[in-house]
Amino acid sequence: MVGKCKKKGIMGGTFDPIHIGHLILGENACLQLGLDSILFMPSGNPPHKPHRPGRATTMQRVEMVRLAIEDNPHFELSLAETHDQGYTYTEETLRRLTAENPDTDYYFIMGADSLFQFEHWKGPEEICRLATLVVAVRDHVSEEKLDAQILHLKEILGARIEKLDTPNIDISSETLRSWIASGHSLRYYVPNPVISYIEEQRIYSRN
Ligand SMILES: Nc1ncnc2c1ncn2[C@@H]1O[C@H](COP(=O)(O)OP(=O)(O)OP(=O)(O)O)[C@@H](O)[C@H]1O
Ligand SMILES: O=C(O)c1ccc[n+]([C@@H]2O[C@H](COP(=O)([O-])O)[C@@H](O)[C@H]2O)c1
Repeated sequence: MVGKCKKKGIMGGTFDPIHIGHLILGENACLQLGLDSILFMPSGNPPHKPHRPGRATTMQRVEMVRLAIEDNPHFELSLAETHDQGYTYTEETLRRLTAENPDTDYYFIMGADSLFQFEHWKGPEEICRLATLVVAVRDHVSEEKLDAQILHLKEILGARIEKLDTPNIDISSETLRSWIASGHSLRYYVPNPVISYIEEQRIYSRN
């Protein structure tokens, strides 16, 4: 058996737009689990968010991610799911990545809201075979409720799950989109180069 020598995190998301919740989650996973790097992986066409009128294009979401992570040497942009044809499924992405990189252990990072939906994803057992799940608190879910969900997924799927020690960060892309539309500042919630890009490209504004 080949000994695995690299540990990579995958921070998948729609990133419409990327914000400090995503970046702090990636940084904490990297530090707390001793990962070599984190792949920020924008979903080209998320199966559960098929219609997104008035949102950023895939190209704009990719550019916002690139600008947001460029000053962090542990963060990398991954275009593994960036295509507009067909849906993107984590199971298929992980199958591809693990086949191409047999020396790497993958850690799929998510907020608690995603962990509560995880059973309904495509091929959750296979995802759990191919990667360790990494979860952080979100929406002030209680420790008891989160621990119960972790135990449940371990029992029914044989999941390996690591819980991060992170503060609840009360921000979402949805809130930011509504702020942009109403002229509310994004300062400190989104890196400055991303704010400038959103302004230049007039993404999410009503006029
Ligand atoms: N503030 C946050 N704290 C913890 N996890 C987060 C936070 N924001 C996003 N995440 C996690 O990052 C991943 C990608 O999230 P996504 O790009 O959909 O952002 P979002 O803010 O949830 O978007 P939207 O508001 O449009 O649904 C998901 O697993 C989500 O749980
Ligand atoms: O593969 C699936 O069935 C699936 C269902 C829901 C979400 N995901 C992945 O979970 C990550 C976070 O998704 P989202 O919608 O919260 O941005 C992103 O990488 C998605 O591709 C994957």
